[in-house]
Amino acid sequence: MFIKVCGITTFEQIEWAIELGYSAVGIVFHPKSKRYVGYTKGIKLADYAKNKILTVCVGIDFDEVKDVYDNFDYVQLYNYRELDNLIYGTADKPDNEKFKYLIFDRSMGKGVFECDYPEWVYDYTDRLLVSGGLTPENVGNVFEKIIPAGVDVSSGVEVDYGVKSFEKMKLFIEKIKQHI
Ligand SMILES: O=C(O)c1ccccc1N[C@@H]1O[C@H](COP(=O)(O)O)[C@@H](O)[C@H]1O
Repeated sequence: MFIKVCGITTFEQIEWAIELGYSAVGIVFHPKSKRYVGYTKGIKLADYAKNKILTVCVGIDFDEVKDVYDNFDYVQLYNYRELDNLIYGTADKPDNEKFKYLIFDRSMGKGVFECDYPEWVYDYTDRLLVSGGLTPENVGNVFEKIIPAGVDVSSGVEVDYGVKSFEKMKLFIEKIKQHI
């Protein structure tokens, strides 16, 4: 299972993700996000993680990541752009099928959890990432409804915006392992 922790802001958090067995770390380049790190720091974080854990740059529009996306394994966008390594974020049925992963996200970093999935989502389970308000406490509920290719968490393992908790990250991945 592909397990991504998003909104990473420090080298230490990358180390935690590696130690705990996460698949990927996400770094946010949407300038209005409270987890925005800026280009210089974002590239340093990506370089640090390179070849140790997969990296994802996150923006709403391609413009937000165009100067950095070459440094990352995947590009997560909410406005579609044709890219070989696209993780396409949407809450609506996609009208384009060319993406590596589809991330079903009604939250975009706001911690909104709703554990009901429209019928069309089940057509994409082999490349579906579920996200939106996931926490160690509620992630088990997801697997009662759907078995996706992966999950993505951000605010549910934080103590403040961009400040991840090792303990919460640990609990989150332990809960997932009980279900897969
Ligand atoms: O985290 C953000 O601030 C953000 C900003 C803009 C687009 C996406 C963002 N985050 C992504 O949203 C999911 C869900 O977040 P949460 O778990 O509900 O806090 C997160 O995993 C990021 O991929």
